[in-house]
Amino acid sequence: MPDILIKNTRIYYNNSLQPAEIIIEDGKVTKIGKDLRVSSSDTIIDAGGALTLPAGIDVHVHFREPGMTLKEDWYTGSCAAAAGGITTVIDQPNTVPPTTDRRAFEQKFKLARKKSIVDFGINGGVTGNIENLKELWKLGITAFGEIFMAESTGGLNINEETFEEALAEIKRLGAPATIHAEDEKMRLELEELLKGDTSYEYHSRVRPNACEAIAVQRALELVSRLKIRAHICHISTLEATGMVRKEKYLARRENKEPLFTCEVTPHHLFLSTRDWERLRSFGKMNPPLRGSHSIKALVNGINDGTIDMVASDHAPHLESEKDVDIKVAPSGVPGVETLMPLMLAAVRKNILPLSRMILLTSWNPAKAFGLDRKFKGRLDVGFDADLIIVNPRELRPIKAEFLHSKAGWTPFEGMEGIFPEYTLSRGEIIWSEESINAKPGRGNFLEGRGKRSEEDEEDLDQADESQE
Ligand SMILES: NC(=O)N[C@@H](CC(=O)O)C(=O)O
Ligand SMILES: [Zn+2]
Ligand SMILES: [Zn+2]
Repeated sequence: MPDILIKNTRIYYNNSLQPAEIIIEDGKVTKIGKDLRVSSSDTIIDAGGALTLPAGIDVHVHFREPGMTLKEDWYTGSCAAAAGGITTVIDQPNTVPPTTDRRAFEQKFKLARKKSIVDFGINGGVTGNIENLKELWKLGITAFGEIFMAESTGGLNINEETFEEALAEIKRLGAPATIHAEDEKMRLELEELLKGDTSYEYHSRVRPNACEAIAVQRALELVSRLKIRAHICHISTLEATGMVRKEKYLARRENKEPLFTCEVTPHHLFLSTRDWERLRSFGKMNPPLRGSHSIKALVNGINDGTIDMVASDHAPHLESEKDVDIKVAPSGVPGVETLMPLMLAAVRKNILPLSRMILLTSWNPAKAFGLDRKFKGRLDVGFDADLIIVNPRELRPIKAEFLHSKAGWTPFEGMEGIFPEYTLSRGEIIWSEESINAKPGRGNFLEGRGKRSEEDEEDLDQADESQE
């Protein structure tokens, strides 16, 4: 007996939108077809002609727990994800304590396991902790990073030497590295030069396009020299997009798959330096708001395959923390709940085709972080039924009062989004009729490729020994 039948829906399948019915059993999509015969089923969802799409995978969130639960915790963060159509998140390591050793990992893992309503991965932090990286990888972190090349929330930035050492160790482990690419030296020099600048735009000037470009170039050089799997977080400039495009093109010309991927955030796609006046210190994030040329380049980048995925960099801070002088305010904006709505609205406005939007928010992030092997990221038979049902005509203004993050505000206030009517995670309806319907702790941990059973472990140790 099927658990769920979704009928009267349209899906994007075999390169076109088509009417379909979907059967879900034991959390997986088991049939896609027309006029599927079911004798009985637990639940029938009549989508009323709305679209069923893969739910989003957000590979860059800061859920702030442990240590900063006034800003967010695993329950509120994951509810925000679910309500926004995201059923898998990867959490970043700049919590308190930072996720840089076994203890900190286990502490975060237990909290997430107990509270998250969506599936999750946990990234491992990279500071001076080179000796801990192997252990973190084996505990099942998804990737290393974001590795901070420059100062950002949490102060986990490392110098160039440590960065190289860390990448060398990550290469030995065969793990992916994710990189926050901004140049710390340039930032520090500009901070000194622009001391007298008290405007909000200061924050865009102290981390200009070149500040990102220098770091992205350096990271890409190291990645190609070391031949490691890498991912550049939140690229935001014309320059970085150009470099990524060039490197990927050159790799493909030699018939090689590029070794790296990159992401863009909705705030870099849909906000700009023109928003400083409206947002004031609420517009402060790293990398900062950019000008219109960069935004055009990013839009081209999501359309032509240069940019692999959209991730929110959900970085909640409280209104009281943000509503202060630009130099004092913490960097970061919430965004996990508005990612899918903004991208769906962008499709509606012909900024990108639906087919690209689906790749950018589900299949590409799944592939890049090995979640395809967990049957995530596609609406297809055999895959987890991580799905959203959306009515593409239902544009509505984004309002903080309806969002679930503890942040309590959004930089996208008043902008249009298309919100999901239903969110299903492994076949469970966790969001419908504007409300969350899921138990804390239902979210699964999606362990990374480094996690091994104890038996494998012994085999490996023996192999290590025989090599010595
Ligand atoms: N993006 C931000 O401005 N802040 C992030 C950290 C980060 O991604 O740099 C945060 O954790 O607050
Ligand atoms: Zn970052
Ligand atoms: Zn981040």
